[in-house]
Amino acid sequence: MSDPKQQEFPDPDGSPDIDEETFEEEVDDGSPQKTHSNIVFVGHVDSGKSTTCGRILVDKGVVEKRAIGRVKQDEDAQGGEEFIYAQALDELEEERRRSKTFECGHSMFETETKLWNVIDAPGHRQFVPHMIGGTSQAEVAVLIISARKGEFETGFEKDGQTREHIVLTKTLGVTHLIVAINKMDDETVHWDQGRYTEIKDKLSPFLKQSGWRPADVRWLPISGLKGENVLHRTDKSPWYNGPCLIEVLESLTPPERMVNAPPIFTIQEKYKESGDSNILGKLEVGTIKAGDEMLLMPINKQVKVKAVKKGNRTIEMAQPGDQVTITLTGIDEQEISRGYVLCSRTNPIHATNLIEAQFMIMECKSVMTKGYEAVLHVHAATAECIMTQISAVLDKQGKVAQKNPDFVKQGQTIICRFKTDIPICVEPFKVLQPCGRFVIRDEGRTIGIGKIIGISVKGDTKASAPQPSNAQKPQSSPSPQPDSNKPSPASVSTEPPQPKAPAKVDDGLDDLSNFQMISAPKQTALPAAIKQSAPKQSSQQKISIAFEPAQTQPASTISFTPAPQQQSGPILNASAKPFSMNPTAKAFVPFKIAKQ
Ligand SMILES: Nc1nc2c(ncn2[C@@H]2O[C@H](COP(=O)(O)OP(=O)(O)OP(=O)(O)O)[C@@H](O)[C@H]2O)c(=O)[nH]1
Repeated sequence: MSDPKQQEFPDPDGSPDIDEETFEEEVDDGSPQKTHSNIVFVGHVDSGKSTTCGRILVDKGVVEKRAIGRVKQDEDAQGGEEFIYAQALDELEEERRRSKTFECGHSMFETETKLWNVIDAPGHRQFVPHMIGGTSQAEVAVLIISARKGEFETGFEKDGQTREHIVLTKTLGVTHLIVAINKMDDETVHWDQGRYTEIKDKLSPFLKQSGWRPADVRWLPISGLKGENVLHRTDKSPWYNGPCLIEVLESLTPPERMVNAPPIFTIQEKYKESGDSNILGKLEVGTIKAGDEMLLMPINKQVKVKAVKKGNRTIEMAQPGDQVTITLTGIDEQEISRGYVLCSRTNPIHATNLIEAQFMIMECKSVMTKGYEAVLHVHAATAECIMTQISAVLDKQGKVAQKNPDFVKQGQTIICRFKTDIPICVEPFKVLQPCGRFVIRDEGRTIGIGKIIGISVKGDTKASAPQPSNAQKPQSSPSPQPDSNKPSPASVSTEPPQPKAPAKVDDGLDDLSNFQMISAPKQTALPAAIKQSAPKQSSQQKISIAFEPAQTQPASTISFTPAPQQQSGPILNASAKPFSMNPTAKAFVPFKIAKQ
């Protein structure tokens, strides 16, 4: 049943006076065992992402009373209720900018057993790189689809963002997708079951094709604007008897968290405050606490953790999956870039310029040849890249169909190498999934998706001795300075719209004989979930590229076959001391926010 109260904008004076700090205190006091999950809202421009996010945050009382009041005052001038919720979110974003928190937009709300970190990803094509950064931090995605006549069609057509966002959610490690068919209240829709079914029927095959298993996708009709089927069920759709959005969220199983692995913290943003260097990002595996002595890669710089904060509150220890701010000593903020990784000194992540990959070409106007240049996105890092070698084309069964092809084209899955203009922190997908899956984009479009099967040891900064910390004397970094115009992990906010300059590679495409590729070592002790998803290597065996834990792993329509043994250098084994997961890694233990 719909709750009429939910359809009115909360009275500023009557609304619960809960700001973020109070909210977190309440979490601290009342529900210390809540699991932390990250949720991203994606979808075509104007589908209603901000409105739906805003509705949740307003109805949950997360938006500050002061912010609501200001928005409400503007209501008449701005055009009425429809602007309120999206503006409420904008207000939070302004708050975040002022308080120097996440660029992509992060807010929090809670359900009965979970604490949700909300990431509102921009829908416009121009901002897909931001969307990639935001989505790579999330385990759950809500795909907002507008049911309004014409809008669904525009978003799902070739130039709309719906297809790209579906592919990216799957590629970037999201484990649950909720498809919320929005604007069901619109006058062109009137909660019509036929329109809902039509959209579902059109989207379903593409979701499957993109690797989404029906079991991991939930569907529901909503009105983000009216709050119907968002926090409360509605009676407007008697043909839909399922749960509302919040109930769906509450029912999802959190992903397994690798607590005992060496820590890997991917950096989204950095800022300076009171002389301290702060980094914001996601702890992918392991734990981090104040006092930890760590390494910043790829610059190989020794740093020390001064404090760990979630929102504005200091916490004792960051757990896997946490979005946190870490204050570092021993480094100047200017030395840090987006896409860098904070990791263990004894078991650091690799940094390299050359990867070998299983790569699926999803969009390519004509043909692709050796020397193809594009932009590579891996976790929060971005680098210009050039395809230096194409060693095989695979057939639909995943077998090698052609060796050393002269060219490849759309729809093909290939084994190839990419060389980047700057070192990137990566690991083979089998070793560390969040740092082993990548997206290739070119001229504002997603060209393909891939997983890393080997990394080069040439240019691997892990091989050199760590640089001692020295905040007073910033040393030269292998990456461009943050202010540089060149794309760098920090400076790239969108891909260069203009024709790209030639990728800055330092040697010929064929001169790769001195590279040594590290593949996932046979003896690497993988956590159970990863082990299950890593079938035995055999040239005939099919490996699914569905980027998800093994328990949700069926044969997927997107699949790769292991690389044929054609690497130009020897494949190194465990003696190369690559990053490895702790075999005793176990499930996530809910954290408790420390009291200040
Ligand atoms: N009728 C109706 N209109 C809605 C609903 N949700 C959003 N809208 C309207 O759709 C328009 C776009 O909403 P936004 O929330 O700004 O869309 P968005 O997806 O965040 O847009 P971008 O961030 O630009 O991609 C606004 O005019 C909203 O009022 C809904 O459930 N019903």
